[in-house]
Amino acid sequence: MISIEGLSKVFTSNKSSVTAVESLDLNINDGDIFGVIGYSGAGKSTFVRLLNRLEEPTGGSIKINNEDITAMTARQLRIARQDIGMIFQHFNLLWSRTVEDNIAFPLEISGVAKLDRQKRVQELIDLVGLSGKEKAYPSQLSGGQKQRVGIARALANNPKVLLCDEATSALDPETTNSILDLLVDINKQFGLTIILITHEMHVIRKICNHVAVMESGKVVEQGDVMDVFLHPRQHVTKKFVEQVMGNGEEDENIRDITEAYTEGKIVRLHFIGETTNQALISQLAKKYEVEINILQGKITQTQAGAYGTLIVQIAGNELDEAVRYIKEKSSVEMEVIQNAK
Ligand SMILES: Nc1ncnc2c1ncn2[C@@H]1O[C@H](COP(=O)(O)OP(=O)(O)OP(=O)(O)O)[C@@H](O)[C@H]1O
Repeated sequence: MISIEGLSKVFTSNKSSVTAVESLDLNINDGDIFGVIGYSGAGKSTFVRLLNRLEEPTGGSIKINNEDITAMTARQLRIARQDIGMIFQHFNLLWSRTVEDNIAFPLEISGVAKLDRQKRVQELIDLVGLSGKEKAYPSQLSGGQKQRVGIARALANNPKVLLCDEATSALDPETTNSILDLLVDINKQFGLTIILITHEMHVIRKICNHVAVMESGKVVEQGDVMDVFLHPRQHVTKKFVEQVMGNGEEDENIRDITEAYTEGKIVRLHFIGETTNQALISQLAKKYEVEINILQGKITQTQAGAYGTLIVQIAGNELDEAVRYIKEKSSVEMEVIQNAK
C-alpha cells in the first residue's frame, strides 16, 4: 500500500548539512501495523513527517495507494492528506477548543456540514472512550485522554493511513498500554494501516507485525517482528531486543541450576510465536505422571503469539513419554540441558 524508494532528506543551513534520512526503501502492506524503531537522532521523526510531506523530501518517491505523494501540487496534497491521519508525542491539540471542537476541526476544514459534523464527532468520542468529556478543554484532561482526542481528530476524515510519531512516549506504562490497545482495535475494526515510530521495543512487541530498525538515517534491518526478535542481526537491533528479553546473562546461571536440580531432565523450551501450545506445562502435568518444576524463563506476548524460553525440570515415572510428547506433538522447541545424573 505504501511504497517508498530512495527517500532522503538533507537539512542544510549556511554552515552545515545533516542527512537525516538517506536512500530509504520500504514497502508497507495494507492493514499493517508497521513499527519504525531507532535511538534518538536516527531520523525516525523526519521519516514519518516526510510521508505526508510535513517535511519536503530532498530525493526519492513515496507512493500511497499508487498515488505519488512526492509529485503532488499543494492542492492535491491537501486532498491526499485527508487519507493520512497523524498523532504526535505532545498531542498538538488546540488549547482554546473543547474536546468536541478539537475533533470537529479537520471536519470543518474539509467542509463537512454542521449536523454531519456533530454526528461524526459523537461517533469518534464514543470510539476512543471519551464520552462525558465532550465539553472539557485539553488542560482538564490526562495525557492518555489528550492522546485519545488526538486519535479521534486523526480519524475524523476516515483516513486509510495513521502515522504515529512517538505517540506514547509522554505517557506512563499503563496509559501507554491502553492507547496501544486502542490503536490495535482501530486497526482491526477499520483495516487502517498504522505506521508507528518509537524508541521502545515494548511498543513494537505489543502491537506491530512488521518492524524496521533505523540508524543514522538508514533502515539497517527489517522484517516480521517475530523474525527480528528471533534473529536480530545488527548490534542496534540486538540492543532493542534486549530491552524486552534481557541480555542472556541468565544463561550464566544454568550451571547453578543444573547443580541444584539433579533429578529427571532439565530442558529448555522455546516458545516461538506460540498460540496453540501456551498451555503446554499444564497439558503435560494432566496427561502424564510427571512433576514439572519451572526454574527460569521469560515469555513475552507479540502479535504473532507467545515468544521466549522456559527452563524446566521434568521428573517422574512418565518422564520419557512427556518428553516425547513435547518433541512430537507440540510445536514448542525443546533442548535437553541435563539428564539425570
Ligand atoms: N529541522 C531540522 N533542521 C536541521 N536538522 C534537523 C532538523 N530536524 C531534524 N534534524 C536532524 O536530523 C537528524 C534526525 O532527527 P530526527 O528528529 O528525525 O531523529 P529521531 O530519530 O526522530 O530522534 P528523536 O526521537 O530524538 O526525535 C538529527 O541529527 C537532527 O538533528
